[in-house]
Amino acid sequence: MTKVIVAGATGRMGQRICYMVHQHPDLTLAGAFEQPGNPNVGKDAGEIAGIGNAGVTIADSLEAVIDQGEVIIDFTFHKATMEFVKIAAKHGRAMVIGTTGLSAENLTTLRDTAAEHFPCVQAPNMAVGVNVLFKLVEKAAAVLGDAYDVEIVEAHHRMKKDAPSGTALKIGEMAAKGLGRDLAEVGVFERNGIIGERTDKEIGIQTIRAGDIVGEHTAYFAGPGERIEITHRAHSRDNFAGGAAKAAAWVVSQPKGLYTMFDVLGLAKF
Ligand SMILES: NC(=O)c1ccc[n+]([C@@H]2O[C@H](COP(=O)([O-])OP(=O)(O)OC[C@H]3O[C@@H](n4cnc5c(N)ncnc54)[C@H](O)[C@@H]3O)[C@@H](O)[C@H]2O)c1
Ligand SMILES: O=C(O)C1=N[C@H](C(=O)O)CCC1
Repeated sequence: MTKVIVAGATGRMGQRICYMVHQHPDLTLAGAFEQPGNPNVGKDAGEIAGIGNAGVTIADSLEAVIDQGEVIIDFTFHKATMEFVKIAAKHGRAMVIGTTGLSAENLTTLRDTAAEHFPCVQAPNMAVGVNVLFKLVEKAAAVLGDAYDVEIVEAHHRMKKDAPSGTALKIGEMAAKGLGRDLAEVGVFERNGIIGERTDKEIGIQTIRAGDIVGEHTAYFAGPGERIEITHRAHSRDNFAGGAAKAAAWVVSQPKGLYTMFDVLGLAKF
């Protein structure tokens, strides 16, 4: 059994991850922590996640539980994540990182640190369906080419802190890859006022924040007289959490380095 430590164990994702780790035949929930001051510190992680007493007390730091597990699953906040990366490197622990909002600089640091110290799966979305959508978008963009405008719309709950979603950015990157463009050059993230006609090469990414929407993404390919829409809708957080558990079971036996869900799910070849 692989021993798992869950970061941010009482968050929206943290609770479902505790549940999915508990359900997984090859994983055991061995440690859990929250940020200092969280009212659930000192309580049992299983009780908070609704799976009954797991015998895992929620600590107030990663250092307090690092010796209890082999892999850390992190769905917290980008600044915290980069601190956990340093601690995981020091102790040689594997990581699964689902936290979004990591900057390009953060990702470079993560790649370099993982290459030297630990195996790590990092992905903005761990649902199987979304990772298939990434591949579909790349292929559709490559086949349709410049004649079809690419636009991406994402919708999430009102509590989400980062925008656009990490998933929408990745969809944009996959479309840009299929079209031989660079999202950093052609991404358009807001439109307001007299902005003039759309340019041929831009890729628009628009954000909706409302209510308790779990997560929806649509990639539009709009051409003359027709359009294709490729949509993913998450019905709950369990596909994300289940993907994270799958990644944790997979990553512990990998060589040091940075991996994605394409590696975990065997989608890299498609
Ligand atoms: N990759 C995916 O599949 C996927 C899916 C859903 C959400 N996410 C991402 O996961 C992250 C969390 O989302 P959420 O909806 O669960 O948020 P949330 O706010 O409900 O949960 C985050 C938890 O992390 C805790 N936390 C913050 N800083 C901490 C620290 N220093 N130490 C310990 N715990 C700390 C918070 O107290 C909170 O409980 C976001 O970045 C979100 O975009 C990714
Ligand atoms: O609820 C969130 O927050 C989500 N974040 C991820 C993102 O930013 O892409 C994945 C979907 C849910």
